[in-house]
Amino acid sequence: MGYENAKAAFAEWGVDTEAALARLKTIPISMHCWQGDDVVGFEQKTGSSGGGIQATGNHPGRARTPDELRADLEFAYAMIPGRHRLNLHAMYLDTEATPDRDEIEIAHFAPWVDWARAQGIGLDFNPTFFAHAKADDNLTLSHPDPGIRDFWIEHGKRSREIAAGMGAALGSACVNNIWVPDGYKDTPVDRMAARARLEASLDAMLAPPQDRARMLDAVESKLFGIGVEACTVGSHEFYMGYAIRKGTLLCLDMGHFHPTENIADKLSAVALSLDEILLHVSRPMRWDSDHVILLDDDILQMAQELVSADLLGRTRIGLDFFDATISRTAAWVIGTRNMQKALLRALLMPLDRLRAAEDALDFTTRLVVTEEVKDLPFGAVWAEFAAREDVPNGQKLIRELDRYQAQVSGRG
Ligand SMILES: C[C@H](O)[C@H](O)[C@@H](O)C(=O)CO
Ligand SMILES: [Mn+2]
Repeated sequence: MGYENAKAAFAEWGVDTEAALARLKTIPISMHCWQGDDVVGFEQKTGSSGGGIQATGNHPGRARTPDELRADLEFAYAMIPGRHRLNLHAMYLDTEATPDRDEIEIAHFAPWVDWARAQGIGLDFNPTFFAHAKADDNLTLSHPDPGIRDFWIEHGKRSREIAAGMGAALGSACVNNIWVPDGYKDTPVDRMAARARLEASLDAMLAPPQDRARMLDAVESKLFGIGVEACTVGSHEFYMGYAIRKGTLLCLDMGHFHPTENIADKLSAVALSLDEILLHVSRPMRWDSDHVILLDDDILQMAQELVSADLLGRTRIGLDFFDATISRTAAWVIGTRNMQKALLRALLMPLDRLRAAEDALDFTTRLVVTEEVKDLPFGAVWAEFAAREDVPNGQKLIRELDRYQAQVSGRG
C-alpha cells in the first residue's frame, strides 16, 4: 500500500500520520559504541570485559581501531533515518598516550568530539568500571580497600568532567551513566557495609558540581551478573532510592530485572518520583544476554508507555546489546531501526479512543481497538519515513548491509 492510502487508513481512526512522522524525526537514539568491537575498547591491554558481561561470537569485521569504529558508525547512521547520538565508554579513548583510568582527560577523547561535531551528533559517556586489574575482585566503588575505592572515585570524577566537556563542546547535555559490576558470587554476610561503601563512593564522585546543561548523571542497577549471582551491590532498590534522593537519572536496562518483570510497566511508576530516566533498551534471553532488539512485544510496550505517559521529553533512549555472531554494523542498524519502528507504532496508536474506553471501564472496546489497529499499514508509513530521510529500506537495505559487511570482512 502506498503512503497516501496508508495516511487515509490511519485518518479513519483519528490518527495523523504526518504528526507522527514529524515527532519521530525529533527523537534521538543513543547508539552504543560497544556493539562495534565486542566491548573491547582501545586501551593498551588484552583480556576480556570482565564484570560479568561478555560478547560471544567471532563474526569477521570487528572494529580494531577508533578510525574503523568511526567508519562503521558512519555507515550505520547512514542506514538509520533521523539524527542520533553516540554513547561512548571511557575505555574507547583515542590517543597515543596510555593514561590509567584515574588519569583520563577530555584531551584523550578529542578525536571523538571533533568527529561528533562534524557528524552533527551528540555524545553520551560512561565511566568504565570493568576490564581492569583493579576490578578483578568484582568490587570497585564498594571495595573494602579504600585505595581501590579512591582509584575508581577518581575515574568517576574524571568521567564526569569529560562528559561535561563533551556536552559543552557539542552544545548538547551528555549523559554520564554509572554502572559498576560490584557484587558477590556467594551470599555475603554484610550487604549493608558494601552498600554503604558504594553510597559513600558515589557521593564523593558526584560531589563536584557540574552544569546540567552540559552533563547529566545517571545510575544503572542490575539484578545479577555472571560471577555475582548472590548479591549485586547496586541493586534496583539501591539506585532507585539514590536517584530520587540525589536527583540523578535512573537507568533502566531491560536485561537487568527478573525475566517475568515488565520494564514498560516501571516507566510511569518511577517517573512519578524522578525528573528524568535513561533507558538501556536490550533483549535478555533467559538472562542479561544483550541480544539485538527485535520489534517484539517488550519493545512495543516500552515505546507505547513512553508515548502514552508523555515521557519522551524526559527519557533518554539508549541501546545496550552486543552480538558478535552477526554483522556488527547490521546489529546496530537493525536494533536502532526497530526502536524507531516501535516508537512510530506507538505514535500511530488511537490513544484518545483507547484512553476513553479504559476510563469508561469498557475493556472490550480497549481490546478490540488494540487488536484491530494491528492490521493498519504501519509498514507504508515507515517506508515513507525512510524515503523522506533518504535511507534504504527492505531489499535495498539488505544489499547495503551485505555490501558493507563484505568490505570489512577482511579485517584481521
Ligand atoms: C557496557 C555497558 O556499560 C554495560 O552493558 C552496562 O550498561 C550493563 O548493562 C552491564 O550489564
Ligand atoms: Mn546497560
